[in-house]
Amino acid sequence: MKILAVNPGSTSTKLAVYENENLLFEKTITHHDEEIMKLSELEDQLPYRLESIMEALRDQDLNPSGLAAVVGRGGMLKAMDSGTYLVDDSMLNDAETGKYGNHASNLGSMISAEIAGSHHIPAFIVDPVCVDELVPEARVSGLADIERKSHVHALNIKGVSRKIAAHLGKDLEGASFVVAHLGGGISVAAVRNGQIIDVNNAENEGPFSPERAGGLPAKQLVQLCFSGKYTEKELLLKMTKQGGVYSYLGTKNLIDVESRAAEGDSEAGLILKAMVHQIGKEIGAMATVLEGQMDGIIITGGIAHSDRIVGLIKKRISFLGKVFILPGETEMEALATGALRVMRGLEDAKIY
Ligand SMILES: Nc1ncnc2c1ncn2[C@@H]1O[C@H](COP(=O)(O)OP(=O)(O)O)[C@@H](O)[C@H]1O
Ligand SMILES: CCCC(=O)OP(=O)(O)O
Repeated sequence: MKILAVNPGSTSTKLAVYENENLLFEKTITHHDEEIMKLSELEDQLPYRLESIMEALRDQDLNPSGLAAVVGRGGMLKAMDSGTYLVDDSMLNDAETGKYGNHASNLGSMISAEIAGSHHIPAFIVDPVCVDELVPEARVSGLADIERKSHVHALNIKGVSRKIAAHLGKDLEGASFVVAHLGGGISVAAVRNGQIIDVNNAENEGPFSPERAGGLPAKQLVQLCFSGKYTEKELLLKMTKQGGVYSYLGTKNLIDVESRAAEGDSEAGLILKAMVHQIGKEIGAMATVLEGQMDGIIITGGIAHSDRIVGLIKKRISFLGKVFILPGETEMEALATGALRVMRGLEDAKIY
């Protein structure tokens, strides 16, 4: 059974074709800033990204008519349980209109539906960024007007948790971890018996990341909002796409930042140290959410490729338990296996 997995990110579209669990072909299509910036609305990006995918399939002589299903990374939709969901009109409507937020992964359902629709096969999403398994006490922000929301790298966090649980001879449902996904955005999650019971909202809480500001001092943020310096849209963009490491050093590339620090750039050294400091604090916080009852700490995402950064984080957190390092992400595999579980009848597809 052939499955096409599609993972649209802010600057790339990843695609992979699996024959059952076996990867046949994988490609990352990088979209240059100028191309994507011209198409600021997700809806406008759809034909462009779709054509890039079809071209990549043609280059490999992979005919979509041989596919059994298409599966995409799910986006900002209503808060939902973890699992594999059938893409339907109501989901597509929410993804297209950005009713619950605009994120590149909204395109996952839209692209999957387009390809699947023309070949009369099902389209799915798996563990979208709006998976919400927070315990009630984690929803309370401290101000009655504001409820905390779960916006999280759920697909990779579930994927790596499942992997390490299997390595320990356990099911996901019987394993607990603190998982730190360290990518362009950062999620540090408390996973109890397979459920993400608390997490910093990866858009606007917790550690700063290569492109996001993370949690900011609230009073100064309010003052900045009313300073007249930025419109609401500008400030939100600044916090989520031009914040964090980028706002201090003008780059989101941590390989470059590490080189700069190694060459004696003290500002680069300080920002790296500060990011590690904040990540360590968040891991400690999530360990307390689990009351220390966990099988270990998993560090994953692109930044986990850096031995130096991982070493600095480990120095701060190793006293909490065993640390597992899984650099990169398992998202394409997690998408394909999520669709396969449903196609094989091992799980029912959830309805949005
Ligand atoms: N070997 C490496 N050393 C340090 N940082 C790295 C390395 N490889 C990737 N990164 C950093 O990881 C981040 C991207 O992580 P990734 O998980 O691919 O993010 P996303 O999927 O959110 O775009 C970037 O800041 C990139 O510079
Ligand atoms: C919105 C939560 C998930 C997330 O931040 O994903 P990206 O890092 O891919 O933008």
